[in-house]
Amino acid sequence: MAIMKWALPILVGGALALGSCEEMLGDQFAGGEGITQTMLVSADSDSANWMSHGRTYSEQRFSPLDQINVGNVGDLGLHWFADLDTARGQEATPLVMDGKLYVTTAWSKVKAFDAATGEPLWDYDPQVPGETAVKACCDTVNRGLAAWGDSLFFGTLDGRLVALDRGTGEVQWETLTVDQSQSYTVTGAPRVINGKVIIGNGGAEFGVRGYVAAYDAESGEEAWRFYTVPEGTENEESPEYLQAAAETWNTQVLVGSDAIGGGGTVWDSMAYDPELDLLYIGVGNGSPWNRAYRSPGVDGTGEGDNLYLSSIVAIRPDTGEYVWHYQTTPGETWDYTATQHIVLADMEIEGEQRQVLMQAPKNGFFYVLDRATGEFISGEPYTGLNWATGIDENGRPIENPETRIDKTGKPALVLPGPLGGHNWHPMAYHPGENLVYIPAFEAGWIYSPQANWKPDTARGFNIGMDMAANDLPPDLGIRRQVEGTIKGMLVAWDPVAQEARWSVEHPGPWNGGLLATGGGLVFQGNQSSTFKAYDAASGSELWSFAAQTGVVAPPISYSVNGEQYVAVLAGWGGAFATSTDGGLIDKDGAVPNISRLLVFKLGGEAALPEMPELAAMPLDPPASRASAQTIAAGGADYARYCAVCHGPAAVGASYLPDLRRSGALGNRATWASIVHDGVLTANGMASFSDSLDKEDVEAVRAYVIHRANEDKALEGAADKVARR
Ligand SMILES: O=C(O)c1cc(C(=O)O)c2c(n1)C(=O)C(=O)c1cc(C(=O)O)[nH]c1-2
Ligand SMILES: [Ca+2]
Repeated sequence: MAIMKWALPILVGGALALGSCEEMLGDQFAGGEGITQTMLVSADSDSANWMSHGRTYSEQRFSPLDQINVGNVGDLGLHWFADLDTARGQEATPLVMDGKLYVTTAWSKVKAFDAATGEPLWDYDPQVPGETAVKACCDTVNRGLAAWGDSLFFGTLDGRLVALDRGTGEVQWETLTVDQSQSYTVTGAPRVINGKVIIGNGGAEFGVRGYVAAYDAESGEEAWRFYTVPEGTENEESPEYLQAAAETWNTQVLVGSDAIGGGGTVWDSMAYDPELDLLYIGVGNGSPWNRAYRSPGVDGTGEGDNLYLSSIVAIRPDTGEYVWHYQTTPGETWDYTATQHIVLADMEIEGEQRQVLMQAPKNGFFYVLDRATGEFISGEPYTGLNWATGIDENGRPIENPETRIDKTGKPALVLPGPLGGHNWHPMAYHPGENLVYIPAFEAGWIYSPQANWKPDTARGFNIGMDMAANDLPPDLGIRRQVEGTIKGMLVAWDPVAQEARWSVEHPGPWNGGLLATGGGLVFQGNQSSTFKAYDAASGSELWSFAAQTGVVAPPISYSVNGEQYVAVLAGWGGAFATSTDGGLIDKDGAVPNISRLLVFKLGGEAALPEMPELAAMPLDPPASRASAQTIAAGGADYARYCAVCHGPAAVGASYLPDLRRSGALGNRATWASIVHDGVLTANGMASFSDSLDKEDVEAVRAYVIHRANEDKALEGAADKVARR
């Protein structure tokens, strides 16, 4: 096993290391006016700036800038960089306006820089309580900001929507968008349409009921709220779309004391068509995943499509009124969200000019829909999958019955797994090539229905699956075999032909979001700690930069005083990093997190500091003395309550504590003070006393000691294999 623990310097207080400095360059916006609806609608013609999450309302992530191009990208160099004061997943898209760059980081912090020189202007920390981390399925990430007038808006992990003065970083208003007694989190970027700030939330792994809401940009007052799943108490006075949804569920499960919220969280994607005046939202998975528990039929197995899970829904941004929906995965039971990036474009299909909406959701199919009506145009697999054999002419998947675990009650190895064939990492669309670039991957999972499952809304995942089913045995041969089935791809997808024009393979699955440019380039960072440029037409690699850290965030491009820049947040994290067996991540060498903002230009001459020394700590656990029964009980609780952050089978990932090496492992009282009493709450390790008593907590310790001893026996051999 490749068991390395990284000792990285974590900078506090916004400490910055800067590359070169240049003189402050002038304003791009005449008169310094604020962001208006006209500016956002015509954002495509304003190539200097990047004013909203996907650059334009169509979310194409295409920059028309061409100063950096196929011919000269070899001269691209680092111009400035800024070290960040957090070392968790960095997923945000920066915004650029007025020669200034604004970005969010892990823990929902915001920073402003001079976009040309890197001079820090202000920063803002919303002081998210550390224990909020226990409500986040997939790391303490934040994906970005929205701009309107002189304000910037962003969501905090603990569910607040904050308006800041763009010039000073001062808070203008702050409003709570969720019920904090439940496991809601906000990780996605807001969007602004006509003075309304629209934001969703996450938490479907825990048991929440999903919705998206709009707030007045001036006052912060809530304008409307659109729930994506029924409450279970619908009657003829309820909104029609929710009455229709209730028909597709066993709504008894949604009400009562043991009820859980059904899921359908809108935790990432949105897009807007100003001509049709339609806001498109991507809706997430069911809660619990296992439909047999979420919506049982008379025979106790899963029943019903469960609208609007795994759907794209079109709504009116002014009122939140429902217009149409398309469900990608009816009766979802595999965490197949349709929250993945939505891209709008116009193109000719079978001789007809179509206004389309495109998405590569987790379920592995690339969808082209008519965005005016929601009509299904086409759908083909962009990655390996086995849960369906295709999509019929009505746009309904043709399922493989063996993978319908809520019907069979039996475990099945399903592809894609819960992280999907594509996750939140944004795609990019190149209008000249008519190609969509997809950061895709292949990683299957064993979905094993949990017998006698009961929800626990206090702590831990509520998915109705046995989370230990994917634990890898302490056998290097098997580990390497499983590793061999996991890979990443950058796929250049032709949405008309519905096939790949080219693709590039990556060793790891969890790679960066994308940017396409008018210079004929596609930029992407990756799990292997590099940031690269490819020829948009052919996929040839043209440039590569050693980033010293895994890169998952999407790059942007902008210009200041006529000079083009490319910027990207670097820093490893997100769902694969926290929830996946560290042994599998190690396939490509353990991935460090050195969180930084990197900015490049032609001839840039800044250099990163030396790569820090990464210290390996050998495993040194106490002897395992507990009974097999105690270890098994501890293992079951570990899988449900601990594994998503500390790694399946206690094999820690790269940056959250690897419990096999914990200093508390040898001491019963210290262990209980952390896991039961919550002494490390402020660091993000909340108390589990509502779910686990002291005896349970001690059994978890016995399990981790047992696992550490098993892996110690492998250690010598593992080092050689994993460092290859
Ligand atoms: O169901 C949800 O509410 C929810 C929320 C989030 C999130 O907010 O980050 C993710 C997911 N699900 C999810 O399924 C998933 O794969 C995922 C990956 C990530 C990430 O940031 O790496 N977040 C999320
Ligand atoms: Ca989810």
